[in-house]
Amino acid sequence: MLAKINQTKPLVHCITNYVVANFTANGLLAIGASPVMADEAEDAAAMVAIANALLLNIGTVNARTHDAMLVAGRKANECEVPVVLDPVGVGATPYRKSVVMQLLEQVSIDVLRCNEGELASIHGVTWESRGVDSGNGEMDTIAAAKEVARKYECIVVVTGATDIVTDGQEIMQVQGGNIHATHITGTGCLLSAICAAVLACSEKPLQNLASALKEYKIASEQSGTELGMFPAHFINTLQRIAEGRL
Ligand SMILES: Nc1ncnc2c1ncn2[C@@H]1O[C@H](COP(=O)(O)OP(=O)(O)O)[C@@H](O)[C@H]1O
Ligand SMILES: Cc1ncsc1CCOP(=O)(O)O
Repeated sequence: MLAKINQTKPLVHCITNYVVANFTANGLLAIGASPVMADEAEDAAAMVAIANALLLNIGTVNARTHDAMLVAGRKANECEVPVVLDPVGVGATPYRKSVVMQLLEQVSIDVLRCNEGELASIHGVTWESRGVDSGNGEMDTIAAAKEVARKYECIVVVTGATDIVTDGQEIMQVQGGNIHATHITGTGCLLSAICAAVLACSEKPLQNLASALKEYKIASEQSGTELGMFPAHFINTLQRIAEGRL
C-alpha cells in the first residue's frame, strides 16, 4: 500500500500537534505523499478544498485549533475529502473529551485511529489513563471497536501489540511490530497521517488500511533498538518499503 501512495502522491492536509508536526511531515514525504500543515480556520478551509485527505489530531488542541478542525472537517465533508481523526489522550482530560465528542458529532469521520485507552474513553469504559499513552484497563477491544465503528459510521483502527481494523462488521488483525516504536513520540500520530494518505488512494479502505498497518509494523521491526537513532532508521525504512526496495 505504501508503494501505491508513492505512485499517487496525495496531498495530505494535517491539523496536528506541535510535538509531532515535523516527524509527520518527514514520514509522509518518505512514502511519497505531500504533507501540508495549515491550522488557521480561514486558511484550513481553503487548503482542505485542494487536499486529497484531512487529518485532525487533537494532541495539543486549543480553542483556536479546535475551531479550525471543525471548519476544515465540515469543508472536507462538503468537498468529499476523506477525514481521519486521531483523538490523542482523549481520556486524560474533560476538555479533550468534549473536543473529540464534538468532532465526532459535527464532522463525518472516515477513520478513527486510536490506541486502546483512547477507544475506551470514546466507548465510555472506565480506564486508567496515562496522558497520551494507552494506559491500563479491561475491555473487549474488538467488540468496543466494532460498536464505535457502527455508532459513528466509520472505520476504527486500534493500534497496540496487535492492530485492529474494523468497519463494524468485518474485522482484520495485524500482528508484529517493535515495542521501541512506542518509546519515541509520534509513531501513532504519523500512522494516523499515513491512514489519511491511504484513504486518498483507495477504493477498498479496510483491506488497504490493514496492508499499511502491516508495512508500518515491518518498518518498525527493521529500525533497530537505539531510541535516538530509531526515528531516522524508521523514516529510511518507510521510504525503502514505499519505493519497493524492501
Ligand atoms: N506492544 C507493542 N508491541 C509492538 N508494537 C506496538 C505495541 N504497541 C503499539 N505498537 C505499534 O506502535 C505503533 C504506534 O502505535 P501506538 O503506540 O499504539 O499509537 P499511539 O502513539 O497513538 O499510542 C503502531 O505501529 C503499533 O502497531
Ligand atoms: C507527547 C504528546 N503530548 C501531546 S501530543 C503528544 C505526541 C503524541 O504522539 P504519539 O501518541 O504518536 O506518540
